[in-house]
Amino acid sequence: KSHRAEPYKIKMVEPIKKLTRSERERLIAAAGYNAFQLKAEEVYIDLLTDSGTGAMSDRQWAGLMMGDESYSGSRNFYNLEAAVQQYYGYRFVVPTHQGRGAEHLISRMLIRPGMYVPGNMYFASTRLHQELAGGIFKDVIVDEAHDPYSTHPFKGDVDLLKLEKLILETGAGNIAYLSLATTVNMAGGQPISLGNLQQVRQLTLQHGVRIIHDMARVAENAYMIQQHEPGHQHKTVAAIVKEICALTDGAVMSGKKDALVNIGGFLALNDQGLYEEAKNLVIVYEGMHTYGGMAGRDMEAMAIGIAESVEEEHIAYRVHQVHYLGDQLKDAGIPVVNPIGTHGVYLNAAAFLPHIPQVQFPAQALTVALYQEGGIRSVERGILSAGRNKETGDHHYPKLELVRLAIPRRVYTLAHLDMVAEAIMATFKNKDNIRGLEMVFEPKYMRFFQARFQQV
Ligand SMILES: CC1=C(O)/C(=C\N=C(/C)C(=O)O)C(COP(=O)(O)O)=CN1
Repeated sequence: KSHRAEPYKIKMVEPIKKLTRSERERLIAAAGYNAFQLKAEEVYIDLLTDSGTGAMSDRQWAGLMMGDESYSGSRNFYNLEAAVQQYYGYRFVVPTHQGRGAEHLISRMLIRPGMYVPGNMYFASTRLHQELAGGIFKDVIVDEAHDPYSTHPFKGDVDLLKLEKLILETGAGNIAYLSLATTVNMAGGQPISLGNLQQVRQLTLQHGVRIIHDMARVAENAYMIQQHEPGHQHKTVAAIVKEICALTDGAVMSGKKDALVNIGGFLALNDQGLYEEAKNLVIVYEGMHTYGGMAGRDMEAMAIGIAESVEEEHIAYRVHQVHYLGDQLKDAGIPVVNPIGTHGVYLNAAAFLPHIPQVQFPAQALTVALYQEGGIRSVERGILSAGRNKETGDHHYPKLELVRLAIPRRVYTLAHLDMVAEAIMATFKNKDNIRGLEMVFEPKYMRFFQARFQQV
C-alpha cells in the first residue's frame, strides 16, 4: 500500500480515549441503541459523519480573527462571494447557516405542490425540503447505483432514459428542477462522470429544465473524474470543479464537507431574478443576505476552506485515506459497497448480517455492534434512514442496507483507521451473535437522528 503521509503536520491535538467494553455496552443500551444519542466523549473514533467534523487549517483559524461582525455588508461576505465566483463560477451567492438552509430556500422558490424533482438518488434533508414544498422526488440515477456489488466507476450518473421519460410524461413545466448531487451520499459516496453531466445538461437545456447542483463534495467528485474518467487526467481538480459547476444553473452547498468548515453553506445562482428573490427570502429564515445565519468569522473560514478544498495534495490524500480503509476491508473479505466511496467506506449490512431481516434494522444493529466492539461511531444508511412512504405509511424498503463509516477531513491518521479495520474484522468474526432491533420510539422527521430501539 502506498503509505502516502498526511500533507500537513499537527499543531494542536484533542485527546481521545477508549472506554471499556462493558462501559460501551451499558452506554449504547442507555442511548436506545442509537449512536446519535451518545455523547461525543463516549466515542473513541467518530465516523458518524464527515459533515462539520473536519479540522480547519492555521489559515482558517487566522481567518476567524478577521471576522467583520457588521450586521450588513460584512467584508467576509464579499470574500466568500469572491471565492464562490472564483472557484465555482456562479454569479450570485446567498449565505445560509448550512446546506439545508439553502435547500429550504430553493425548494420554496422553485417547487409548487405537485411538481416533480428528479434527482440522482435522494438525500434525507434534500428530499424532505422538496416534499415539504409539495414536490415529488423521482429517482433518475443509473440502476447500478442501487447495486452494492456493481463496480461501475461513476454510479452517480443520471439515467438519461429515466430522465427523458419523466420529462415527456409530466411535461417540463411540471418539473421544478433536476437536483444533481456531487457525489451521491446514499449510494456510497459515488461520483458522477463529466461525460454524463454534459449529456444531462444537453437534455435539460433542450426541455428548459434547470439543474440545481448539490455540491457538498464536488472536489472529491472532481478528483474521481481526474483519476478515473478518460481524458481528464491532465486537468487540475480546480479546473474540473469549475467545469462541473458551469454545467448547472445554481447550487446548494453545505460548507461542512469539502469546504472544510464546521458550520456554513450557501445558495448560489446565475439568474439575477432568482437571486433577488433569494436575497429577500433569506432574511425571513437565515438573516440578512450578507450573513445568512453565519458570523462574519465563519464566512471568512469558509472562503479560505473553499480555496484549500481544491488543492491537489489535500484532495488526493483525503480520498486516498478513505480508500486505504476500504481496501483493507475488501482484502479481508468484509462486504463493502463497491467502488469505495470518496468520503466514507460503506459496509453492506445486508450481506454482513444475512440472518437479520430488513424490518429488524440490520444496518442499525451493525452500528451498535461496531460501537460495542471498538468504540467506533458509524451511521445507518438503510431502511431507517429511508423513512416512511408518505402515501402508504409503510417503510421505504431500499435495496441498499448500509453502514457508513464517514471519514472526517484532516482529523484521523492512518493508524486510527487500522484500529477501525481491526474492530470491523473482529465484529465480522462474531457476526452470528448480533441481534436485530425493534424501534420503540419513532420521530416524525428524519427518524434516524432520534429513534430508539430495543434488541429483538
Ligand atoms: C449530499 C448532501 C449532504 O450529505 C448533506 C448533509 N449530510 C450529512 C449531514 C451527512 O452526514 O452526510 C446535505 C445537508 O447539508 P447540511 O448538513 O444541512 O449542512 C445536503 N446534501
